[in-house]
Amino acid sequence: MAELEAQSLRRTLKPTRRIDGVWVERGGRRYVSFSCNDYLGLSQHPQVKAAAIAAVEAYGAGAGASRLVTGDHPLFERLEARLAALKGAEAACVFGSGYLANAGIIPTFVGRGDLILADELAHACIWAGAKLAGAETIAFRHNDMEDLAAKLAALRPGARRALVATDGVFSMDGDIAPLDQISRLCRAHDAWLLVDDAHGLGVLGGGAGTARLFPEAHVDLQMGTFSKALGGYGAYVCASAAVIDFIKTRTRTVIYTTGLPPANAAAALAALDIIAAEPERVAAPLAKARRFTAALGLPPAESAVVPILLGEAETALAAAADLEAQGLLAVAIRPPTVPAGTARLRLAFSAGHPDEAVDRLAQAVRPWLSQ
Ligand SMILES: Cc1ncc(COP(=O)(O)O)c(C=O)c1O
Repeated sequence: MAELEAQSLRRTLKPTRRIDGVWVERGGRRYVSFSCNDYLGLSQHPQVKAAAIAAVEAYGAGAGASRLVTGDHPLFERLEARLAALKGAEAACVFGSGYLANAGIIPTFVGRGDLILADELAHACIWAGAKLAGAETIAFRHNDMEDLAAKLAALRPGARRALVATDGVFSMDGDIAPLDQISRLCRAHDAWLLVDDAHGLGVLGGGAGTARLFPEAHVDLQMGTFSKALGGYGAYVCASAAVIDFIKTRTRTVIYTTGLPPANAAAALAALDIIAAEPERVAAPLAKARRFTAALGLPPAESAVVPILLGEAETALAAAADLEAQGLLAVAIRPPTVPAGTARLRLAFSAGHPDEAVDRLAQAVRPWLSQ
């Protein structure tokens, strides 16, 4: 711990009370938060809260057992049908969390003798799943199709099965994976494609997610979470009916873990209703992010996430402290969450951010751009 402290890499939990919308309270002070993934403000939406409360009243606080025992609430079936329809897939499987989903799905389909090629900036839980799978796991350079093509050409022939894994929207960088090109390469090399769209659902493609921007892309395993734009907790994967059957039969993070609390499923369904009914809300996070990037002359935001790269952890911490002093909460992201030398402020924009707060943030960030 002393070593980590000396490198500014010690982490501490700071109790933070989310009040309403984009406001949070920490250490007795109120802040506008640009650090929550609640892109549509749905964690606080009366309809979503009412759905969760009603489900607790009707069904209790927890699922009571694994889904394969007695924890398979009928609400999961409704939610799975809804997600499959949204994603244009035959079927879906709900999970306890995004981390559990990727940690479970990947080892279900690849193992020893197989190959996993993952974008170097893919989320930590993709790497966790790859480690558990025991397959040869190689990173390809971020969004670099030449590198992916070369690695597939060199390594695919020696592997039994192959899986390419990427985020749809990269959680710490906010950019988008070229799913059409990745999908084409996967097809050419007989590899499956897993896309983690935790940050795309509810924000891009009219709410359907990143894949909607690439109609030609074929994504075998469409994974995402309820924990960001949907404002709740839990996750899903959409795929063919046969693949989903196999997941429900074999995936350890479905079998050996308690089902998602029914209230989380009810909240996710209510959130999906709002996403379908309110296109202006869905469009707002990207519009706010672009207002911010335009104000600073940065390349236009591709998603609701905008990174301000600052280099060393100390600089990122100093920038976060400076913003905090101005009533703006923007957390410093440091290694190992991001590669060494790329510590940053990760800014997340929400439909609930008033334009005035976005403009104030831009002003506060401006002096740090030249760091
Ligand atoms: C891209 C991505 N995938 C997966 C997860 C994990 O999801 P969950 O929080 O539901 O475990 C996150 C963040 O939490 C994420 O950013």
